[in-house]
Amino acid sequence: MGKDVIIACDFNSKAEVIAFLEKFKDEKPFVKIGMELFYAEGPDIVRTIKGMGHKIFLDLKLHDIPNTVKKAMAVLSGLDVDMCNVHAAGTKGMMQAALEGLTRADGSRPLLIAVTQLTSTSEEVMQQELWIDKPIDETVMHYAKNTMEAGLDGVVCSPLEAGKVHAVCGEKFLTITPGVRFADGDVGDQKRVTTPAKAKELGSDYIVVGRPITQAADPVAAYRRCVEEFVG
Ligand SMILES: O=C(O)c1cc(=O)[nH]c(=O)n1[C@@H]1O[C@H](COP(=O)(O)O)[C@@H](O)[C@H]1O
Repeated sequence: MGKDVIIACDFNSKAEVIAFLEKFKDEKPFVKIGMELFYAEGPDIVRTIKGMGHKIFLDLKLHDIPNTVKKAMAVLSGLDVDMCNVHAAGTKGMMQAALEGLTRADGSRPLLIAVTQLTSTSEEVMQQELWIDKPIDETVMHYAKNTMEAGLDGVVCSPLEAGKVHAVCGEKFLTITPGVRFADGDVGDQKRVTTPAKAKELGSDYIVVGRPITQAADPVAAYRRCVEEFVG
């Protein structure tokens, strides 16, 4: 898979997400299904969107004891998604268990990535509230190294950290980066943000973009603007 824009389809019903995706006549965007849509509609929504020809990042951010995560991943491995994720804070043991659970009998599996520090978390909150007494960049790099050592394919981080993650973990280690806004757009609850063009410059492999596309007056035009800036 090459550089791509993943649309975070944070809707709470099948009707809404299908109506949204049907606006795209000339392209088949890579779709992220997150907790809101999955909890509302269940696994069938994954099959439906896959059946429409979209690649799928199933973003359920698993974080639990290794055995529970392994068994949950074994269930998700039957869904034919392209990418799914866990929290790196669950430990290397949990990430390895996730990988084992996700790997099918024939050895195939979706890409598995780990969230480092959520892009909605500022360094100040991480240090003062979560009691992680380090600079946020160092924390993200440390979690990325743990993720690589556990054998996963990459991390979710801010585009601002993508270049450093590649420097530490290598160019092939994937950086999937939410926290993307147009230069003239609202930041909302995100804290560690940048533009699609800057994300490209910093070396992100995939940008994840939700509201700047889903809430745009013309979502297809907003998607194309992301692709133009990020993929070129
Ligand atoms: O794992 C994620 O996808 C994720 C990790 C993270 O650190 N930050 C983050 O925003 N996300 C997701 O990326 C999407 C960003 O959406 P917007 O802020 O609307 O562009 C949401 O669906 C989040 O759940």
